[in-house]
Amino acid sequence: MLIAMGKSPSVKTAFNQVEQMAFIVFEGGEGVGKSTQIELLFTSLKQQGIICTLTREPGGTPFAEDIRSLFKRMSEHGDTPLPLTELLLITAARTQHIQKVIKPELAKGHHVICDRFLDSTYVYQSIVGKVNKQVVDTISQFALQNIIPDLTLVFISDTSKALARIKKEKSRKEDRLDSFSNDIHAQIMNGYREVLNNNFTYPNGAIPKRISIDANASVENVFEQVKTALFNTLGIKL
Ligand SMILES: Nc1ncnc2c1ncn2[C@@H]1O[C@H](COP(=O)(O)OP(=O)(O)OP(=O)(O)O)[C@@H](O)[C@H]1O
Ligand SMILES: Cc1cn([C@H]2C[C@H](O)[C@@H](COP(=O)(O)O)O2)c(=O)[nH]c1=O
Repeated sequence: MLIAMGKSPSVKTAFNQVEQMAFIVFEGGEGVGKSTQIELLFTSLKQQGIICTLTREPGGTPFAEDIRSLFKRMSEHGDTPLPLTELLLITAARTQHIQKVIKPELAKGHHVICDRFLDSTYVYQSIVGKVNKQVVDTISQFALQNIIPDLTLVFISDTSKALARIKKEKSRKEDRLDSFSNDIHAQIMNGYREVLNNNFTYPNGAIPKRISIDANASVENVFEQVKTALFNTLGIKL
């Protein structure tokens, strides 16, 4: 993670190991298992005495969560947001989130684990929504202020498997994005493959460290992959 021109802060854990603070992002389409793995990771880090902050996009602050509700709400008037409108809403929420949560939490010496970040914008608004990547980058650079995740875990699974999982969730209330056609969900999954395979750059030209996770596997197997990625990339042993 790069905050402005500075280096990542470091801190001592409960076990007195000096650690670099990490900004870890989970990415992937609907139902691939991001939230499930984030919970497992949070619990595991806590057991090791490692402090971390869980957050999500869009959202993460009360105001940004209001934007999230607006963003995800089913349209009652048929006036669904255009991809450029979505980009502007997401970027407004991200500005609030970075300034009020991500930067301050990292500065306090906490790891930050975020459910979705800029790669979602590349996939949903640029690849699927057809907003030019340069437009995404130009607008996003003001919100990002050079923040880059230290590790982005990109969950890839069969679209049919992921959609079957969310259909099984009794408590899930379908939102605007869940209700996309199967074809759009497949485009989203392929969008993540494209971001991974083509090493999409961030607005400042840097390529963030991305690792592909086979999300078709069992919860336990996926968690093993997550732990391996954390160890190999950040030296965090769980
Ligand atoms: N590896 C897995 N195998 C089978 N079921 C899983 C697996 N991981 C998660 N699930 C189940 O799939 C459903 C979706 O998982 P989860 O909410 O973690 O996905 P998500 O990627 O966060 O979805 P969204 O982005 O739509 O919120 C849940 O019911 C969860 O219990
Ligand atoms: C960050 C971000 C998100 N989205 C979309 C992707 C999802 O459909 C929703 C978030 O819902 P979830 O239950 O938290 O997965 O928002 C987007 O279109 N663009 C973005 O940049």
